[in-house]
Amino acid sequence: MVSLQHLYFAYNKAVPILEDVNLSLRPGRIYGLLGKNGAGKSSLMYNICGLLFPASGSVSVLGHTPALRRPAFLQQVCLLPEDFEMPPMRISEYLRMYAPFYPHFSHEAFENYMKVFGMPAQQSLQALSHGEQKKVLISFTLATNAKLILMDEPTNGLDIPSKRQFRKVIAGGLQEDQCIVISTHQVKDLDSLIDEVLILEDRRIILQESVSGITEKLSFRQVMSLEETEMPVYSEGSLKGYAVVAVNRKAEQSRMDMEMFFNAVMTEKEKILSLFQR
Ligand SMILES: Nc1ncnc2c1ncn2[C@@H]1O[C@H](COP(=O)(O)OP(=O)(O)OP(=O)(O)O)[C@@H](O)[C@H]1O
Repeated sequence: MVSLQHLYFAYNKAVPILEDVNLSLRPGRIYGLLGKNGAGKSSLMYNICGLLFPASGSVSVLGHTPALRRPAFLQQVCLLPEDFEMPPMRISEYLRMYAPFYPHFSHEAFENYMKVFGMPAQQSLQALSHGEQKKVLISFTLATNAKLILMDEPTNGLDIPSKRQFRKVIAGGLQEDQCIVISTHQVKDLDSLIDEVLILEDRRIILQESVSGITEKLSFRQVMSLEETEMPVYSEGSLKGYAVVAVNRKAEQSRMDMEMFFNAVMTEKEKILSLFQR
């Protein structure tokens, strides 16, 4: 569905942002794009949807070159940006104006998502708080039924109940021919949703791995003492002892803690990446 080969991107030639990025994304999956502030997550997403253009390398999305921004491409891709400003109009007018860009837009699904968020469907956008506007945009983005949905920090600005509602709408919203990429720092909000993790660091994707592939190689445990753990790779002290990421030598089953995993990769990059080299 998405194939990036040797992608280079810079806002200013002297400061490369993405260098030799290679990536392949499949339908039916939810990808979590993780990286530190300024790693280039938004820039990568904007290259994928054709709002920014690579200096070199190729980007192919659903058989299209995004930079050409052909209507047949645009109607299959929807980006939820991190920052946005809503036009001064009612929700119904917004739908009348923007839904026709997406031939598979479902008004019924939009209303259902809005209901899950506890949002009234008839409102002036300007009368809503920023978090409420975001709920409208999330509902709109999912209701487009676009084949590729890119969400940049979707849970920023949402309160705690809304984050739960967000998980609910995403979990119920993905169809087999769709792919969702979610860029986030707030990994705790999303770790139950994500099928595959992408880590952007040092201007490239240093790791692409499914959650099941990660838990096959690593175990995530809570222990009282570090001596209880064989081959710990990374640990964090907690009130209940230690949260530990260890090499999974005994094929233990554990639930992945995405925040621990991200911190482990950032702190013990070489050790962890060596486990996933193919
Ligand atoms: N319009 C721009 N012009 C010049 N540099 C930019 C521009 N937008 C972003 N940058 C720079 O590109 C780098 C990557 O930014 P980007 O927003 O893609 O990172 P990010 O991983 O999404 O960051 P964050 O997690 O903080 O949102 C940063 O160093 C940023 O300062």
